[in-house]
Amino acid sequence: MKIGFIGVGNMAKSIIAGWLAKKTFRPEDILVHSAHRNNYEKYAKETGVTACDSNTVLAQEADIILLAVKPFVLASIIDEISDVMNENKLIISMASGVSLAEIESQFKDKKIPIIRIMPNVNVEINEGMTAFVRNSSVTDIAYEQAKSLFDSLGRTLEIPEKDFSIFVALAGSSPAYIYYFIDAMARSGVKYGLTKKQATEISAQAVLGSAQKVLATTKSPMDMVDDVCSPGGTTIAGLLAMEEAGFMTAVVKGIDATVLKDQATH
Ligand SMILES: NC(=O)C1=CN([C@@H]2O[C@H](COP(=O)(O)OP(=O)(O)OC[C@H]3O[C@@H](n4cnc5c(N)ncnc54)[C@H](O)[C@@H]3O)[C@@H](O)[C@H]2O)C=CC1
Ligand SMILES: O=C(O)[C@@H]1CCC=N1
Repeated sequence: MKIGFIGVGNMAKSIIAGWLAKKTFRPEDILVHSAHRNNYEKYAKETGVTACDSNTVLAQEADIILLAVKPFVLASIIDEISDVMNENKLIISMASGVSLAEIESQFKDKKIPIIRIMPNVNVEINEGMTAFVRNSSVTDIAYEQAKSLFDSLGRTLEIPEKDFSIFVALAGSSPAYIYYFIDAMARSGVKYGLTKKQATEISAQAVLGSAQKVLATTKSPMDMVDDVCSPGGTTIAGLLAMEEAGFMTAVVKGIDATVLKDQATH
């Protein structure tokens, strides 16, 4: 089976790295094409994946075509590849805010199997979180096969399409927010004399361990907060100061803005 990426930016490279690490595909069975020949040809040489001369050639040769371009170029790409598409090929779109119905309508009368996903960059280290939804032309077999490809990249979840905007906020975009939190912690460490490297390692390991503990327990995160806050201790002092600065409100406002932006793409 050959899988082709139209667009070889941050997200495509993260997915490809995850699959190459897990040997899900042989490098030569991964096809790539993007707007910048120098970039994708160099990338193909470095990784062993196959560079295609055009989006159309890629769509002709691949069984699964992953659309890994920014949402605003999706329509022109579908226009380009539509003639070589048929019901035996599968489209997977990761464009935020672009619905299955919008993609279907761009293929006009053709009944193309389409899966919409929302991955995150952590697929690169096989710790991703990817949402799935499909149109009615995708068979159960094709769907399970596509899902299993992403199972090798971390966790997957089938959700109704209406929930994609909140999923973007909580998983697609949130790595940026969590990196930002880690950086803020690390800067505080630097303020108190640690090197940035030390402080970043300490902060990132604290986030990693905390996330693993949340996933491993049935306790609510808030109960876990209480477990760390000793009466009259350091943690409650820090937590209350963070709340005074609007920690919870800042996070919720950030998620609201992400959801609104995703919805505005429709
Ligand atoms: N970056 C992220 O963390 C995530 C991104 N996404 C989605 O993935 C998609 C790609 O995002 P990024 O990889 O971050 O973007 P990017 O800007 O890093 O990459 C976009 C790629 O599209 C290529 N491209 C542009 N016009 C083209 C054309 N006409 N034909 C072929 N290739 C073309 C560019 O050359 C580039 O390789 C977006 O729709 C985004 O919403 C989804 C989840 C997470
Ligand atoms: O910022 C964006 O629009 C994309 C979608 C999710 C992560 N990056």
